[in-house]
Amino acid sequence: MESTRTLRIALPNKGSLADPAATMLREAGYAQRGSHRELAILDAPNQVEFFYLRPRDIATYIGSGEIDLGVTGWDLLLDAGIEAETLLKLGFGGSTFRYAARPGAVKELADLDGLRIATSFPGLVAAHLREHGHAATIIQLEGAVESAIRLGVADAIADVVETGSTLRAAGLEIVCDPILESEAVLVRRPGGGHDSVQHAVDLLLRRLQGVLVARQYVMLAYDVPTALLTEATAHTPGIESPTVSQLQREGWVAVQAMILRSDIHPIMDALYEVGARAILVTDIHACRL
Ligand SMILES: Nc1ncnc2c1ncn2[C@@H]1O[C@H](COP(=O)(O)OP(=O)(O)OP(=O)(O)O)[C@@H](O)[C@H]1O
Ligand SMILES: O=P(O)(O)OC[C@H]1O[C@H](OP(=O)(O)OP(=O)(O)O)[C@H](O)[C@@H]1O
Ligand SMILES: [Mg+2]
Repeated sequence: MESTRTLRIALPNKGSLADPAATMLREAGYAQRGSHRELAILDAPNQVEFFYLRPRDIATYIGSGEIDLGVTGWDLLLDAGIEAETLLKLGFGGSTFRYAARPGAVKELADLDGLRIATSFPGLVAAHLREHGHAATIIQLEGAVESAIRLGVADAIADVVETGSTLRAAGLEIVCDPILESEAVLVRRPGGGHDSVQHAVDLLLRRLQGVLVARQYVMLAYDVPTALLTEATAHTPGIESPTVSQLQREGWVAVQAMILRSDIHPIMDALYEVGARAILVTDIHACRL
């Protein structure tokens, strides 16, 4: 077996993915750069080196093999046509990739035939049209694609949509089914796992999964009469099983269980109706399940 070496990870240096990626790595216990001007930093205790690169370029670096892992957008990877193994979906940078046009101009994919479609993701659009048996002229732009129709260089666009407010402001309507749903992903080259970094990769994955769970779940605690325990814990089964401890007060127990953040209020309402009291919710800052 090779001796261990530093794990090299590419992170987005700018754009929508940069801050959430750095925050997530920090929450997972890794050092991050102090200034946006730093191009790389070494986290010596964790034996990891972080390289801050344009998210679009991260796909290329992953393909080249000099970088072990990268965080980038799923849409950017597909656009670059780089084959990569997705190790983890990271739960941020969520968006859809959609066609848009002037209201009424495009009803279905066939209406795109022969049109000029402006996009910053030419690979994605070309592949999508090809797969569906359509052909259009792709106009490649760096950004602000929504202005391309008004400025006369395109008849339709294909772009990232998050809230849809940029499209609305440009007076365009979304048309056809989504081309793609995307989010930030942790990737590596297919078959690109070196023995020498496998332990560090496993540790990173466990830590990031811990962050995802800590973000998704909260800790719920409540007191309930022992006679109502079964009814109450039916609402809070926990991951393995709820923790039940004796209260000093005769005939009552205290219960603790993890619940999904999105379920907090319905579960608290149900527990109150069952007869639980002192129902408290606290954040989980880190966890290993
Ligand atoms: N509102 C959004 N705008 C753009 N990209 C977004 C948005 N939300 C999520 N993303 C994702 O971020 C990635 C785009 O990265 P990029 O660095 O180009 O971000 P950006 O915000 O467009 O930055 P910039 O335009 O300043 O270069 C894609 O994977 C995309 O799906
Ligand atoms: O649906 P929304 O919430 O409005 O977000 C989507 C918009 O945000 C991005 O633009 P960005 O700010 O990155 O500018 P760019 O077009 O120059 O890349 C993207 O290209 C869309 O234009
Ligand atoms: Mg952009």
